[in-house]
Amino acid sequence: MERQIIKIGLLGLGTVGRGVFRILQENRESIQQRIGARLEIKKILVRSLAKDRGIELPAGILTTDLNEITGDPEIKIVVEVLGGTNPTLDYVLAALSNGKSVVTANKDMVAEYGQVLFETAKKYNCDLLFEASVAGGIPIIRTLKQSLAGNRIEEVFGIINGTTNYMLTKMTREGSDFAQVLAEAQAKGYAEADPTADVGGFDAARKIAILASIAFNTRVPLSKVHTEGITGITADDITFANELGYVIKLLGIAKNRPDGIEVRVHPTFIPKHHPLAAVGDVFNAVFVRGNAVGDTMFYGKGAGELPTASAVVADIMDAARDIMQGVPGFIGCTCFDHKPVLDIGETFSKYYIRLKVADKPGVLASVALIFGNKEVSLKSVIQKGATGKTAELVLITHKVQEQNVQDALMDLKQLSSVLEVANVIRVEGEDNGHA
Ligand SMILES: NC(=O)C1=CN([C@@H]2O[C@H](COP(=O)(O)OP(=O)(O)OC[C@H]3O[C@@H](n4cnc5c(N)ncnc54)[C@H](OP(=O)(O)O)[C@@H]3O)[C@@H](O)[C@H]2O)C=CC1
Ligand SMILES: N[C@@H](CC=O)C(=O)O
Repeated sequence: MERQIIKIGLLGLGTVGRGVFRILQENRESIQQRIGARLEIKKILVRSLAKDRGIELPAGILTTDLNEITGDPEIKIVVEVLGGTNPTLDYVLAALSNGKSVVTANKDMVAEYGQVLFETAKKYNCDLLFEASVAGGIPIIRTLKQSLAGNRIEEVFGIINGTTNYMLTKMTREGSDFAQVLAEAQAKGYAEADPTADVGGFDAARKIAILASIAFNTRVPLSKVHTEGITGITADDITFANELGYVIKLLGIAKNRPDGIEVRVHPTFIPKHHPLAAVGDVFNAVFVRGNAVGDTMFYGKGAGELPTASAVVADIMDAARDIMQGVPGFIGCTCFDHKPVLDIGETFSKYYIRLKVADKPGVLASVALIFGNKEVSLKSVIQKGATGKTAELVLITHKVQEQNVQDALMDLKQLSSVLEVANVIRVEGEDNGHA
């Protein structure tokens, strides 16, 4: 029987593009059996035709001319794995307005321009699928949109950046140097083109904005995600965490509270016995709590060529099925609610606070008084490294509103005996394992 051929235009042949090409080649037979059509990459857009791609490519498949893809009526699906938003957004809008379904791995674009993208896809009856944009190979978007759709999702949180998890794992287990371990993550193809997005927490912020928007059915603007990266984490913090029974992870946390949405990304102390503590290297893990299903956890590789391409290829297959059945654009991505996003000052956590202080009598008492005045109660206090001139105070608070901690820190900075607030890191995961 003659099989239908669905032609694809691939935008980008870097880490993920190469993975998509390889999976479509290597798993051609099983993919064809599953969807009942043959998938064929007709053209690939790149910047340089001369670059060595490390894979065997059909002659003439590469192009630097977008129009050879968006203007080709034979191409039904455009797969965007270029990255960034400029010129990528224009390229994707051009593909959609030419009636092509789009599959993308681009969280920058989806988090920032989701609304215009979904409206355009709807207008032209096209699919816009983005499974690979969050947590690499973990099928979390489909899970939230379909498998858990009957729930009221209360909380989504987890490790959603592979690069920083790889780095923190190596820094913790092997004492590796920050710059060296970032270079390793780049060489493995985990990091963004500009790795500031990873270490600054912005990549995780984009991902948690996407997850929260889907989970809570409300559009969460990227600008409202409180974002802190891992650049301020020192070897001392890692050592203190270990001594106190914690590990440091970069978490994305989103909560659906009665008064609004809480959404934040920051380094976090989590207890060593917490399931997320064991998630190492490039692995990601996402917890979802629904009012019907209860607690669920999803685990897998969050970055890299084949894990990411696995998610892209699944989306391509879904788009192909929709094309064959004549229903592209049928399931959109609509946000019905308009809940406010809460300010970080309105969130609650426990805190690890490391202070450099003068090594003299009475300092601890005056520090404790300031915290007490702001209703911040201290769970533990350790004094370290006293030299006769300076010392370090390592404090863990009980759960308290962030604003109280910020107010106390402002007052502490006025004390002449407090030389520096060296670090403040939230502590999560001690209340029944939840963030
Ligand atoms: N790497 C990963 O693990 C993951 C990546 N992603 C996302 O996937 C996307 C791609 O990432 P990745 O594969 O790592 O990126 P790479 O930098 O490895 O590859 C980008 C590719 O796009 C091409 N390209 C970029 N800009 C243009 C342009 N203006 N015109 C034509 N071609 C262009 C490049 O061409 P040339 O080769 O000629 O320079 C290159 O082939 C990003 O959105 C990223 O955030 C998502 C999940 C995981
Ligand atoms: N740079 C990202 C790639 C996948 O999204 C990460 O490290 O998670």
